[in-house]
Amino acid sequence: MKTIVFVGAGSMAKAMIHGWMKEATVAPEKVFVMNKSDRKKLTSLNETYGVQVVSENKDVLKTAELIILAMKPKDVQAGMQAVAPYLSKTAVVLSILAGVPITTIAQGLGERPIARCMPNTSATIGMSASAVAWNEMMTQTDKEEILKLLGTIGSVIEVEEDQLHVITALSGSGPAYVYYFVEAFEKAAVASGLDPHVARNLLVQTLAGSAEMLKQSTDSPATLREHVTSPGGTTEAGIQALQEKGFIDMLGSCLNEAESRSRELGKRYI
Ligand SMILES: NC(=O)C1=CN([C@@H]2O[C@H](COP(=O)(O)OP(=O)(O)OC[C@H]3O[C@@H](n4cnc5c(N)ncnc54)[C@H](OP(=O)(O)O)[C@@H]3O)[C@@H](O)[C@H]2O)C=CC1
Ligand SMILES: O=C(O)[C@@H]1CCC=N1
Repeated sequence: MKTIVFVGAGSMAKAMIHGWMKEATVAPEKVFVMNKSDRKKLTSLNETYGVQVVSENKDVLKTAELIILAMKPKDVQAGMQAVAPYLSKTAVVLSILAGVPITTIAQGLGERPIARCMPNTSATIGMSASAVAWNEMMTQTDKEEILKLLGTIGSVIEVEEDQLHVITALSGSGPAYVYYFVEAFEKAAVASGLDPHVARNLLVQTLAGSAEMLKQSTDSPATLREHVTSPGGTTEAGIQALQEKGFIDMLGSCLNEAESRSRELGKRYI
């Protein structure tokens, strides 16, 4: 089992640690966390999951086998500077940063095996949709180990690095769009007289049921939609309203803007 150091101990680090500890994928004494200044966050991770705090054992940076970069893209240079002098030549790096290319990480931490991954916050419950790309220095054994780690927090696919920009827009940010969709429908349902809890429960079960139908059925999303849509019925009226408001274009813009931001972030913090 590798010694893992998280550089950055925010929501994503917590989601991944939570997922791993729930599945007993890694031993807590093999996981170390560090951040910039928020000591409370580190103490809370230590108390909740039993993971270790780097500042109490700085030597761990010299022996760490897997370094996970989990700070915001704007902090990538400072974060890398904080660990670069200590890392062994054989340490492997896994970055979860939006936009930041593998070449930027190699410049900061030296040429070494580097993986760039895009998970999402559903890692907390083992339901992340993750994608990962590698540089050429990554061995098959290292790839398998990282795929196993990512596999215990959800699904994982291997992709070309450039695809991670649109994947970040789609499934990295994706949970936020779904939550926004629920917020909007809940607000409208409450305005139409439904109790907020009733509206929320109906929406969540509808989302879960539809997601499961999409997973289990061999029908396309369009066919499944048509099965719900009776001619002259309620669904037709609802979909027509969405079409009149430019629903398809809106979601297209959402994806394009988020993908462009990912590409921008990559250039901004070189
Ligand atoms: N949130 C999400 O849904 C997803 C996020 N990501 C990516 O994950 C990364 C982390 O996001 P998220 O967890 O939301 O961010 P958070 O803001 O929750 O956490 C960022 C962490 O980085 C730490 N940090 C800042 N500067 C440094 C530094 N110089 N050295 C060490 N640690 C530092 C912060 O420490 P302190 O608190 O002390 O300032 C904090 O612990 C981002 O790059 C994002 O693109 C990827 C997929 C999904
Ligand atoms: O909003 C962001 O930039 C990060 C990346 C994907 C999800 N959250």
